[in-house]
This record gives sequence, structure tokens and C-alpha cells, in this order.
Amino acid sequence: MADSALAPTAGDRWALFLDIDGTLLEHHKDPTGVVVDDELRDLLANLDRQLDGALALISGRSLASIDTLFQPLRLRAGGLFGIELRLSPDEPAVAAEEPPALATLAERAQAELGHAPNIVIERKGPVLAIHTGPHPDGLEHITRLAKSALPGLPAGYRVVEGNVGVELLPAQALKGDAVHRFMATPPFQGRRPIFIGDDVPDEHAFESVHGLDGISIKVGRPEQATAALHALADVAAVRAWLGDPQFPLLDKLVRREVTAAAQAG
Ligand SMILES: O=P(O)(O)OC[C@H]1O[C@H](O[C@H]2O[C@H](CO)[C@@H](O)[C@H](O)[C@H]2O)[C@H](O)[C@@H](O)[C@@H]1O
Ligand SMILES: [Mg+2]
Repeated sequence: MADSALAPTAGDRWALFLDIDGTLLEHHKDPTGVVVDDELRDLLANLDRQLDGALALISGRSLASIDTLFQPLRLRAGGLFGIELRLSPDEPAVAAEEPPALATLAERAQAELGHAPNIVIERKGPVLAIHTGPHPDGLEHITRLAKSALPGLPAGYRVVEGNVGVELLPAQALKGDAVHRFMATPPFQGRRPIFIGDDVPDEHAFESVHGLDGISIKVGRPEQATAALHALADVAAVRAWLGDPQFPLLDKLVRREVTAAAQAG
């Protein structure tokens, strides 16, 4: 896909989509251990105002987890990789159901792996995450265990191996589709999307924004193949770029060599 993104035209209006973990927040060995500081809340609240509400968090976290983290800030958001969509801030969060076969796997994973110090099992309705933390000991075994449940799950479920864990996702868990849903609604319509993410599931959103004349930005891991055309080094660089008074300063983005896209998760 040709990269038109760094060819801003006068009067460009932007829409901003942000991944959370590894993009806005440094990773922590426990998913519940991350904390959103007031500086980040203020940064996002200011961007939300500056963009007339065309800002959404697109995360593998559930909407409930996102709201707990960022409260009292309540932004537009796509939770569970887009399964849960809040297209306007005053919409109530509706939690998605956990399929029985996924509950069985979660209990088996807890029995087999729960004792390992680096393993955290996170049940998120139709998504199950088995976190390995930064030292993915036993990742192969965990992936095999997760794949063993696929025959018992609804068609379309897949196992995604991310940077720090394995997740079992249903077919509709695609961040790029969430971006398209937001872009088809006010106040996102007619704007150029920017997506910033760090992990395999964000690849699908990078591809989506390319088709919308947008900007794709991968955070960290320069050695990883990605469809993203631009890069920011780490969480601190993301927050500095977002906080620049002249946001979005496109020429401050590092161009990434176009590499084979990671498997869009
Ligand atoms: O799409 P994201 O917003 O990046 O969310 C991806 C997952 O993030 C969380 O798990 C990851 O971060 C945790 C905190 O740093 C870490 O403990 C865990 O090992 C990582 O996998 C969250 O818990 C998941 O539900 C999200 O899918
Ligand atoms: Mg992430």
C-alpha cells in the first residue's frame, strides 16, 4: 500500500485510535498491576477535546477493564479487540458472554499452569488470555493447550501469540474492523485515521488505516515484521508525540522499512 500518510493536505482533520498496553502503558507482569496516572488522563482528555471526540481506545482489554483503568475518564472505545464497541461516551458497556468450551479451557489452564509464577490467566467473556509475562517460558505448551480447545469452540476462533502471552479470540475480534466501525460514525467520519499499537493484533488495524488514507505507527520492537509504516520507540515516545502542542507532528515520525506484515491477529 502506497504511503500517502506523510503527505498531509491543508485542513486535514484527524481521528486517533490508540492501543493501551505497550502503547500508552508500560507492560507489567500482572494485567491488574498497571496504573493510569493523571498526566495520561489529562493528555487523553485534551486530545479528545482537540479532536472533537474523534479519539477511541482500541484494546484487547474489556470495556469494563478499560473504564476501571481510566476512570473517571470515559472515552469512546473498542474492547476485546473490537467485540465490545462504545461508539459514544454515554453508551452503557454490555459485557459479552463466555462460551462453555472456553470456560472449560480456562479451568484446565488454571489447573495445569496456575502454579507457574509467570502465568496469569485472564477470563474476558468470549476471549481468554494466558499471560506469560516478559519471559515466555512454556509458550509452546501454552499455545498447544490453547489450540486443543479450538474444535470445541464456535467456528472462527483463533489462537494469537502476542509479545507477552497467548489469547484465544473469536472471528469478530479484529481491531481493524473496529476502526472501520468508528470511521463510519460521527465524529470520525471524514477524518484521516491515525492508529498507534505495539502488538500482533494491531497489525489488522494498521492495514485498515492504510485503506483510509491514514497513518500507522508501531511502538517499539524494530526487529518485528509489521505492516506499520511509521514507528515510535516506546511508551514514553508515544506520550511525548501525543502531547506535542503541534500534534500530529508527522515529520517527527520515524519511517519504518516496509516489511512483511506480521500475521494480523
Ligand atoms: O490491545 P492492548 O490494549 O495492548 O491489550 C492487550 C492485552 O493487554 C493486557 O495484557 C498485556 O499487558 C499486561 C499488563 O502489562 C501484561 O500483564 C500481560 O502479560 C500482557 O499480555 C490485558 O491484560 C489483556 O487483556 C489485553 O488483551
Ligand atoms: Mg498493545
